[in-house]
Amino acid sequence: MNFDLSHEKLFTYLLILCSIIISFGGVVRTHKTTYRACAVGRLNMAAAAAVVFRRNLFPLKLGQKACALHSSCALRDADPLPQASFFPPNDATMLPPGSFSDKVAFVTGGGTGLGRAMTQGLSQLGATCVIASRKLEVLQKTAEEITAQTGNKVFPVACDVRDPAAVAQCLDQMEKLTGLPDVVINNAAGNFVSPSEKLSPNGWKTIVDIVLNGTAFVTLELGKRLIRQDKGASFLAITTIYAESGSGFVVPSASAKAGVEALYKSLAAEWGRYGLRFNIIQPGPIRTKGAFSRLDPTGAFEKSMIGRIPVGRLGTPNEIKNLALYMSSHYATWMSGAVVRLDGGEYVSMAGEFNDLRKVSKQQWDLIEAMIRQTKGS
Ligand SMILES: CC/C=C\C/C=C\C/C=C\C/C=C\C=C\C(=O)SCCNC(=O)CCNC(=O)[C@H](O)C(C)(C)COP(=O)(O)OP(=O)(O)OC[C@H]1O[C@@H](n2cnc3c(N)ncnc32)[C@H](O)[C@@H]1OP(=O)(O)O
Ligand SMILES: NC(=O)C1=CN([C@@H]2O[C@H](COP(=O)(O)OP(=O)(O)OC[C@H]3O[C@@H](n4cnc5c(N)ncnc54)[C@H](OP(=O)(O)O)[C@@H]3O)[C@@H](O)[C@H]2O)C=CC1
Repeated sequence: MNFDLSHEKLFTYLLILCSIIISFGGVVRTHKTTYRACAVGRLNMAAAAAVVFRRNLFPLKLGQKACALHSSCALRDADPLPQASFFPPNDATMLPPGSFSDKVAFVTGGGTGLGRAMTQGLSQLGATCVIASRKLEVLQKTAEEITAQTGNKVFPVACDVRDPAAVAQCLDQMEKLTGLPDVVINNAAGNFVSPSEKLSPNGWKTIVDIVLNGTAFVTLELGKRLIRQDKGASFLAITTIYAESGSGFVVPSASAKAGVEALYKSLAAEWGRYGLRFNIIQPGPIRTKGAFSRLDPTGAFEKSMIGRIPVGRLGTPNEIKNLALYMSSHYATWMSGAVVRLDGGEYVSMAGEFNDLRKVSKQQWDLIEAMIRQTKGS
């Protein structure tokens, strides 16, 4: 019998064995790295399997703790590249104090992640905010925390944007609380990575309903009400860099975000006459629990993702906040139909045919140049 067991395979089998032991609550030492089970019960096995998966793709640094897939563990934090020290994020709020005094802002998905950061910024600059999503408790907590910080009211309203009747009810509630908004940020979204051959019709529909239909229901209903009251407003949609290129493995999201961009560019053209502006931000990767738990649950891809970002690091929610505040403010009244990419250069870095030549060393370049110079004729 031929046992073709390379070191790599042996190591993998050893790790699988370790993961089984871990799943029964044990502690295992391999290569000086201590893996403790992140959880009890069934999650243990999943977490340990994720560690094995990740380790085989991108080896963990010695001593690094593994805690994939468990909510009590902090999200992994892959190191930025050296050049990131040239480009530190500036999280301070950029616009002058009072930039949104007497303004009302409506933010979907405002309880978490980027939506929360944008709401915090609007509130800090004087806006009264209404945040809407499905989970009222999450919204309430965020609203309380932000109001305590800024002294300005943040109203939580439960709303599933997939349901047009719920959207209308939510806007009725907002009208009673604050009146119609001056600033609208369509930020709510759903997403998960999946090979397209595994997508069910309902999987497809769920994402398209949240992202495209949800944005359309909110935007059209609010637009009609604003037009009736002859009130101007700024609309902003948060899409993604792959809305432009498309992307495998997130096909419903790519399709729906592209639809949102078409919707916003179209309405920018049609509804300017009513005092309504429509703009789009395409963020690159920013570590939020909502995104990373569904797009890179094992943590296997974060390092390679950072590797292709010329600025050498992920973005921060506050960087999106500052751009969103500017685009929604009275400093940007000439901006409509704009699509602004904020991604540390990731999009162009992935697009350029020759960009992988960044990996070529100085000595290799000398060799390559010599070879090219030696070539005569064609
Ligand atoms: C190489 C890349 C490396 C790293 C990437 C890392 C970082 C990010 C980089 C860039 C990010 C760019 C863009 C990001 C865009 C985003 O939108 S991120 C925000 C993500 N946030 C959320 O999704 C929050 C809200 N999400 C949810 O509530 C759920 O995840 C939801 C599934 C979207 C909706 O929940 P709901 O309860 O309504 O739905 P379910 O009943 O659970 O499911 C509905 C149908 O979908 C099927 N489904 C669900 N999950 C999966 C899955 N993982 N794979 C396949 N199918 C799935 C489910 O089975 C249901 O279908 P049915 O069984 O046929 O009924
Ligand atoms: N983080 C990233 O790297 C990137 C994010 N983006 C975009 O940024 C935006 C924010 O994402 P991020 O903060 O990372 O992720 P989050 O998961 O934190 O944000 C998504 C929000 O949408 C809300 N939501 C989901 N489904 C519905 C629904 N049916 N009705 C109402 N609200 C809903 C969620 O609240 P609840 O569960 O209470 O409903 C949640 O607050 C999204 O549009 C996303 O596509 C784009 C590119 C990169």
